[in-house]
Amino acid sequence: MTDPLDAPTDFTFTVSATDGQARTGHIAMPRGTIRTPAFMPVGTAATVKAMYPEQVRDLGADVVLGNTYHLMLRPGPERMARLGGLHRFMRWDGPILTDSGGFQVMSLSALRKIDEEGVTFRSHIDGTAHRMSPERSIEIQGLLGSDIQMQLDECVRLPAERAEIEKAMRLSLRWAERCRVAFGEQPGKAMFGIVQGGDIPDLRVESARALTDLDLKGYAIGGLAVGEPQAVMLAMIETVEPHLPATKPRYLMGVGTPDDLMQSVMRGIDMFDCVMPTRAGRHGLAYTRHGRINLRNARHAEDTRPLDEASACPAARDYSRAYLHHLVRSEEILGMMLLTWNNLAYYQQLMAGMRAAIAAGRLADFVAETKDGWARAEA
Ligand SMILES: O=c1nc[nH]c2cc3[nH]c(NCCN4CCCCC4)nc3cc12
Repeated sequence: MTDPLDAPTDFTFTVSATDGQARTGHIAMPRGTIRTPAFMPVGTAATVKAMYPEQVRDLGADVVLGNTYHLMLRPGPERMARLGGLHRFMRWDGPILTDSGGFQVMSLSALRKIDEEGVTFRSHIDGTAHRMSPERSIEIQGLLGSDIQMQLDECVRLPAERAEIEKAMRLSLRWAERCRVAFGEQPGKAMFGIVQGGDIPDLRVESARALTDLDLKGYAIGGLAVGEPQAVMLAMIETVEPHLPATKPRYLMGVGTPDDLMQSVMRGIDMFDCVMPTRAGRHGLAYTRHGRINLRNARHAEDTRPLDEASACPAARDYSRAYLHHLVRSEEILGMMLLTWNNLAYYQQLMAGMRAAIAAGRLADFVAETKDGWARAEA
């Protein structure tokens, strides 16, 4: 942690090197510095599932993601504030970015509807009715103590008709303005806008330009990783990128696999979040420099090798595949813990490798070497 006397008082993004469209740098904030490109482990219900916060920090994560939707339902924003906020609650002293809740409402709750005022929905936990306006979403994120707050938006699942995508994109722009007013001036914190527009280039450009005019501290690209092929996702990044300010961070929401991360960093993305490494770990799947390894598979039953003897992560280096296979087949809690730890460590090693490669002007080589390692995966 930086000395409190010279901790930054505001939110400043610095690009220290570029390699093609790719950038590496850092976001300095009062609670800590975020090295970019950055991967944010998902901490949905005030925990990165199956991990101690100290482990998450030690494997190289500078920032974690929290979900407004889950935390507003349980334990509740006012209760969280009474308990000292999300950082103290979950013992994470670095920056926290919170999603605004709209996406989770649409993907998790029943009986929901969207109108100009906001979203109305029933809790997936106990069926109670809730309303969330752009203003309430920002208020909740403030009560949680979030450092980077996302605007409330409407994300349309793909494929969808132009009319539906256009309507949601325009509503999200109006909500971005309302969130900017509700957020006001909070030195050391940031509110990011979210670019929408589905898979329609002209709507994506209109959204990016209108959000840029709001002069926000950062820009997310939303409405992707919602069922479209990777090629469509990458095409939308290429469409939007030239219309976002180069001096502000770009955050691609909900993405993704290691290949998604590399392809998106090459196209100018600085921040990511995804449940993939943690969820896959709980289901017995390991991400390694040899590619994906499904530890449920019987071929690992007597394999005494670790996942990766060269890894700095004990979960990858010190346990045999045979043992991990046994834990996964036995549905032992330690299996989930070790594979989650391995996967998050691999994701952070990948981000650190990309940051160094961009600084050295060799990102294309790094990507090729990484994919080579996956291809050479052992039998
Ligand atoms: O447009 C969005 N606005 C606010 N939050 C979002 C979150 C998102 N998460 C995703 N995709 C999540 C994909 N993920 C991949 C691993 C398995 C579970 C689903 N797209 C998103 C778009 C948005």
